[in-house]
Amino acid sequence: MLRSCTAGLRSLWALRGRREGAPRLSADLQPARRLFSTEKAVHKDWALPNPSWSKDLKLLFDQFMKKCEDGSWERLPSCKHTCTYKSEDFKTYFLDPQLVEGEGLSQAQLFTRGFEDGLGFEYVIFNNNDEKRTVCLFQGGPYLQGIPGFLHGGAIATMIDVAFGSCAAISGGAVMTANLNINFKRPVPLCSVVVIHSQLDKLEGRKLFVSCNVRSVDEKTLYSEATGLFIKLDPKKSST
Ligand SMILES: CCCCCCCCCCCCCC(=O)SCCNC(=O)CCNC(=O)[C@H](O)C(C)(C)COP(=O)(O)OP(=O)(O)OC[C@H]1O[C@@H](n2cnc3c(N)ncnc32)[C@H](O)[C@@H]1OP(=O)(O)O
Repeated sequence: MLRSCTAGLRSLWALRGRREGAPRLSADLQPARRLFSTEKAVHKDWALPNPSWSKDLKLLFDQFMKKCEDGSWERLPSCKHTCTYKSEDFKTYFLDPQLVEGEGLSQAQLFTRGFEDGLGFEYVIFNNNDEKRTVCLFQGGPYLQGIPGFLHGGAIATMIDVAFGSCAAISGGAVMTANLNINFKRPVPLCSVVVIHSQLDKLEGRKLFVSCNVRSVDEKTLYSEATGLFIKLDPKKSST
């Protein structure tokens, strides 16, 4: 367990290090690193404030950036285009080349980053490695409406999946969602900010068990609770 946690963390450090000029990773850690990075070009980091961010979101962002100063927390960068589908490494998981080299995939981008500023998913994720938990600050824009005035449940599920995915990938490297269970307790007002607190509860072989709660900024409202199971991909198996 310790080895896989360290590998996952080092994959994140590697991305940060690449920006800051730190040494390159050893070959055995390259695959996990690539899932979080772009191989050929350095793309914009979307997990940073833009003019659409509300006062609440900016305030929370600043508070967490402050927590990053002593190294206990770190902000996870987020790119729109990953090399995931084109990387040689991912082919070890998806053995059918057509699935990773199809023409449509040249336009592939991360679902949650495919909206204009402020219209869809605005979020940033912070990681506390010692405590094996992440905090996702999320502002859901007007294009994510479900019931009038409120966020679509699928948008909340998506954001929970991303928060869980990041939490699990830090410890597990290349992981996929196997199971997601969500209890929606209160509707989330459109354009409000919510905080998703995720936790890695257990690592059992290739299985990573995670849980989270989604709360209002003042923490008084519990919007949702969820649990998830992520499976660390086995390079010896095809996922397709
Ligand atoms: C993700 C990293 C990205 C980094 C960027 C981060 C930001 C973006 C984040 C975005 C995030 C977005 C993320 C996404 O959108 S991921 C997209 C949505 N997820 C999928 O499409 C996954 C589809 N499923 C699969 O491909 C396979 O089933 C996987 C790979 C998951 C496992 O198939 P594999 O052949 O490898 O494993 P196995 O079958 O031998 O099972 C192994 C063990 O696990 C247990 N098990 C399996 N399933 C379940 C289940 N449902 N409940 C309970 N247990 C389950 C199983 O019993 C066994 O246990 P045991 O017998 O050993 O005890």
